[in-house]
Amino acid sequence: MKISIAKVKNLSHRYSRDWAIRDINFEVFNKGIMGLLGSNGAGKSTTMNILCGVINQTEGEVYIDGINMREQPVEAKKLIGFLPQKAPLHTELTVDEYLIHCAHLRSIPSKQIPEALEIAKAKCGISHFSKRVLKNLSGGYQQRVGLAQAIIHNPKLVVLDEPTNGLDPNQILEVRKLIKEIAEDRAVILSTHILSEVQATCDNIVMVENGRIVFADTLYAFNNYIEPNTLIMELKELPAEQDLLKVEGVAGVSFIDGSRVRITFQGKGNITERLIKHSVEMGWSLTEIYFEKTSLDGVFAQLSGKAPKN
Ligand SMILES: Nc1ncnc2c1ncn2[C@@H]1O[C@H](COP(=O)(O)OP(=O)(O)OP(=O)(O)O)[C@@H](O)[C@H]1O
Repeated sequence: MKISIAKVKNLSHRYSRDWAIRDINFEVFNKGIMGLLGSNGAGKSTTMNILCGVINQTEGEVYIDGINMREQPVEAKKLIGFLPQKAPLHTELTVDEYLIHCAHLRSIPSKQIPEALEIAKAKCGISHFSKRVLKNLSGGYQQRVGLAQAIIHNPKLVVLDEPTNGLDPNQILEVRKLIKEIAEDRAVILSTHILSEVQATCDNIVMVENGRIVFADTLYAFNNYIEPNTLIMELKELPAEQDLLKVEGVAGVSFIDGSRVRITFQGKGNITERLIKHSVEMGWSLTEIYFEKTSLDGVFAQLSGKAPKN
């Protein structure tokens, strides 16, 4: 059953004169990963910081499991685990010392700390590093410790700001896998400007640009947001450009190699049907025809208003 864990209503914030975010609305449910996507300066950190009660918004409301963050910040914050862009690690401490310190900060009763510690360490795959000093851990393992501190109090919502920033490719894969595991039994909000991160981890996307939401839906919808306007035909023998241009809707032709041609078309209609019919009539021996999907980068560029004008 879908249970609402976080609700952001008409959220706006200005630091001094200019609005950093304006009229942001979204809802997060009890399981899975919501990606907060946007380019640098779009307003992601501002939104996350308000959501976690780090700063107070200028306008609007945040509810965590029905609790108003502005009115009952202590109660609301108990339900959230937060890993900011720069993990708040005390690098002179061992993993155990640091996590015990975090458990105290989270007001976990002393008797329950050993169990909470073991669960968080096991989940994050760091049990074997309990006595290791944090500064002697790799970036990937330091980030695991950062994740362990975010879940030590078993929060309903975990908020992660650019969690794979600065990690090497292998560490990125491992941390993403871990985030997915964490999201199996709680809600995760992950902020990023990296499209592949969203593609690899998120179920839903809220995209902000210039402080406003420009897209909010599933990853599937995001990938299919823009209708294709190109298709590829594969033929045994390539026809002449002018013969292809005769087909209604064909706006451009570019040959890829000895057997493939990219067709740019206008209007929706049944362009493939027309091209297939024409191929049969002309005896072109068409072997394959398929639409080209707009790449995720293309969707991102269009949504953030940076698409090159044709
Ligand atoms: N403390 C601050 N004082 C004044 N302006 C700020 C402050 N923090 C952020 N801003 C401005 O608010 C806007 C949104 O910034 P924010 O950090 O929320 O974006 P972001 O999407 O998280 O970007 P990044 O990925 O670079 O952190 C930007 O124009 C930024 O310059």
